[in-house]
Amino acid sequence: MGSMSNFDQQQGSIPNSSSFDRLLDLRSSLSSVKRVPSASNLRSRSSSMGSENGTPKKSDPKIVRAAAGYVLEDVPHVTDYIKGLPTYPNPLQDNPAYSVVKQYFVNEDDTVACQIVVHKASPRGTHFRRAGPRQKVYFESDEVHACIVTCGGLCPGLNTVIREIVCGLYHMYGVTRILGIEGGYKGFYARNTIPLTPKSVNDIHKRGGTVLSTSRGGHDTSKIVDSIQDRGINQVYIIGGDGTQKGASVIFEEIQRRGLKVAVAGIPKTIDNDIAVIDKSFGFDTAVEEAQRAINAAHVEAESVENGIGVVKLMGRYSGFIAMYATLASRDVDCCLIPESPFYLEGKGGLLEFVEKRLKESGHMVIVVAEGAGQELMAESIRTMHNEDASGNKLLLDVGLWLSQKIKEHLTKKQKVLNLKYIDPTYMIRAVPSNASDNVYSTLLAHSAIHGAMAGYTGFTVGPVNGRHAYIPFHRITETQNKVVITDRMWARLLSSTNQPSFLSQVDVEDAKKEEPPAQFLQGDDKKRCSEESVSNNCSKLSSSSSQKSTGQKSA
Ligand SMILES: Nc1ncnc2c1ncn2[C@@H]1O[C@H](COP(=O)(O)OP(=O)(O)OP(=O)(O)O)[C@@H](O)[C@H]1O
Ligand SMILES: O=P(O)(O)OC[C@H]1O[C@](O)(CO)[C@@H](O)[C@@H]1O
Ligand SMILES: [Mg+2]
Repeated sequence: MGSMSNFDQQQGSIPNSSSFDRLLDLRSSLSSVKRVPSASNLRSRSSSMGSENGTPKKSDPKIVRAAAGYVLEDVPHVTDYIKGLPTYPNPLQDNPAYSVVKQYFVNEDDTVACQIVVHKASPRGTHFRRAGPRQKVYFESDEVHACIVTCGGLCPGLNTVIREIVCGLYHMYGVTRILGIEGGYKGFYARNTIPLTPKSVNDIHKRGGTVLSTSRGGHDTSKIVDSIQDRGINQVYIIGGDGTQKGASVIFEEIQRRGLKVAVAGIPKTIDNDIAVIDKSFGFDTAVEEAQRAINAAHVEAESVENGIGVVKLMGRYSGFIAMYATLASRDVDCCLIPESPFYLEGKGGLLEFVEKRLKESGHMVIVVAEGAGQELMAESIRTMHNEDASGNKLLLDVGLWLSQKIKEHLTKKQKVLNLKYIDPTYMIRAVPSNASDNVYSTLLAHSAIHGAMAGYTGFTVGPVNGRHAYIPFHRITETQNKVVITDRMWARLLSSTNQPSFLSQVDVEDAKKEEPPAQFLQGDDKKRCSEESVSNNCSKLSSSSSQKSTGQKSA
């Protein structure tokens, strides 16, 4: 096994040095020499990393390789593009609450493995930098001017993350200047800002929504970075889903291009749980729990009448995690439909045949459908306009209504008695405050983000990977989406619990298998195919698959 001190840097924006440790030493030694001008003074300074025409140039991934197939996909650091920054002792060392912890600061070399199911001969594989407080920080407490913004749809826990960023910065690092940006990205240049203090955010975690309000669309990179620069903000905390993280990534690129000492930290948010790499997103557990109430109601209604059918539509634009977990948790669901698993209505093995069969067997049934399911099927029968929201997300047709209508038509044709109740709790499950476990999880996310920014890391999203919080480069989060893998065990568990047909043809199964992580990853005996390259390239797909296995089962 290779050790971290034997790193070879192969590409990326790390300055030439043969050892990662030496790079860290270099950072510290440079730090005592020169102090850089403040962010506002750097306004017109052009960085060597920027392109000549002023368009943000995407920085290369920071990849560090070591023995036995060890790969570190590192996150950027402000010292990558500003040399000679001073460091300061972490104020936490004098904090009575934290100073008693035996090893409170994480080791600089600590990393978190992306894949933890391995074989004897498996390469060590891809890792991310472990999140947590560092012995040295790159910001003095009174130098920090932080801001927080929430973007995209609502999600339980948003207020908890806001609260914990404010309280964490204040109580752990003595930071007092924290601004809330109102109304999402466009708030940077078109709305007011709100000063945030531990007092003003004290109770907000008990409320749903976001006290900063949110929006879709309106991402104008240069206006946003102008606003950051003009206000002298040097830590930007961005809470949002996949679209938001893409926006955060281009903000980081532009900040780097302008050579600003500004840390950009993303906190992943989505109740759909569709963010790749991380174990699960905050608010997801709360959403699943809340969905139980709708499913219970549908079940009570359905079982109380002759041929009762309850149809419940849940959120999940591209990923059916909420529907899948709510179904598995409830045990009252007879059929769960998700975007990842195509289904059909008519004929042998179709949904309508199954509905008839289940009504005959039990006299009632409950169908849970994720909002993104059956969209192609519906488009075949309804003439539709292709509409998008302000962020460019596809606007969906109401599959719950459509399905209810199709079932009614079918059973009426067969002159069957039918009592169908359609329940659409979609916005109710995301507007509630977060439950206890999401509250704790949100707190850890906020703290990890703060520690990372204070330590000078930037251009990262924070989140648990196999249970340990890590700093993940933006591109890892944005290049792919987490989806239910229908050839995986969790979906099989669901099919066996509902006893519904899989609706899949042989061709569908073959197609789904093509989406699966490549088998060679776990076949340790073929060293060539298990190259570091393939490990690194396949990490996000594998994580998507392994994360959905672990989602809802692991705590942060
Ligand atoms: N590719 C992109 N580049 C820059 N900004 C983007 C990009 N995609 C989305 N954004 C911006 O990110 C913000 C949020 O995006 P979006 O509405 O897609 O929600 P989201 O963050 O994906 O959250 P969710 O889908 O979970 O509600 C919007 O202001 C949008 O303009
Ligand atoms: O109506 P809005 O605010 O666009 O949000 C709806 C979308 O937001 C999500 O909840 C993701 O945040 C999706 O499941 C859903 O399609
Ligand atoms: Mg999204």
